[in-house]
Amino acid sequence: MHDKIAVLKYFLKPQTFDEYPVNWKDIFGNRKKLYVEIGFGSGEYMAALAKENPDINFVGFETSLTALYKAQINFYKNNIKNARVIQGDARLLIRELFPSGSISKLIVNFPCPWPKKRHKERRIFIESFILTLADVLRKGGTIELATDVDWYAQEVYDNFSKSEFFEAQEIIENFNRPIKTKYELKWDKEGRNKYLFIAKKVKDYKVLRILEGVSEMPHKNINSIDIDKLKDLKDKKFQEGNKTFVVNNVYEDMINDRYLLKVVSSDDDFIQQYYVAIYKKTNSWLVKLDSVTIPYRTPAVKFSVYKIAELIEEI
Ligand SMILES: C[S@@+](CC[C@H](N)C(=O)[O-])C[C@H]1O[C@@H](n2cnc3c(N)ncnc32)[C@H](O)[C@@H]1O
Repeated sequence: MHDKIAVLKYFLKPQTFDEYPVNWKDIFGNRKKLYVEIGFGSGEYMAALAKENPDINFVGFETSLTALYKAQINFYKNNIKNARVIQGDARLLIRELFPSGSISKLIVNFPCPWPKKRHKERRIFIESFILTLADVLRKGGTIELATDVDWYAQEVYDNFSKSEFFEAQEIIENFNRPIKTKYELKWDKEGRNKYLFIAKKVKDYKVLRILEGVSEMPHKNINSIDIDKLKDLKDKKFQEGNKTFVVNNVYEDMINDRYLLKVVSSDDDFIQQYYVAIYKKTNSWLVKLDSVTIPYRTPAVKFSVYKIAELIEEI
């Protein structure tokens, strides 16, 4: 039931460029078109493009914090105002943070191809992400992949060719773009082959998103807690539909009269790690998300807070 309510709430929310899930107009201060880069590394490609194209806004995704740091220094030094960076797995965040039809171009330069079969799911252009792109790209919008790995270019070409939502263009070998990335310069020096693949979105698709915007922090007041039940939560796993969470550890903070639970939750493939705090109040206990960690308040995160409160309450 909870699941259905969450999903319904999402669909009832207005989904225009200005509103849910992220107000890009307010972030950039204008409504210019959006280009997104995944895995920008040091950010020199995005910085050069952003500088050359002041009429376009750029959003870059990286898993590496160092990469974010370097890119932001680059933007600052070059007075670049039309680029922003976000840390995290782009495949999930792009689905959650962009409304339908809001991205004009997606750029991926020299991603790791994850050659081992057991790492296949780490590749960028997996089936679920191609469906996300069929939602978030505007019709006529493009994806652009540059790679030095021939079989990977072919695999991505095949994946997009199979999709009814995209028109795949022939792979261009040893392309020459005016701006080169750090990896590209390295591979050029070594004389490696390079491949450029472009696909155009031709048909809309609607993916299911799991975030619900900036909703209230989940919390619950309970009269008293059972310490044994609380300590017993360590290493326990809970599941309800596609929401799962595990309590990795239970810490006692005697100075602040509270307990902290380290939790890992997942909504399908969206995994987050955070703390749930249990505070002693004058006549009760408060179970809430700890403010040091700020997970997206997904159904699984809410489920973890309410379930923990239910399980530790002394009856
Ligand atoms: C091989 S480097 C290429 C860097 C840069 N594009 C270049 O051409 O010089 C790939 C980058 O992608 C980032 N990356 C890999 N998977 C990612 C994902 N799912 N979301 C965001 N960034 C990712 C890595 O952290 C790494 O910095």
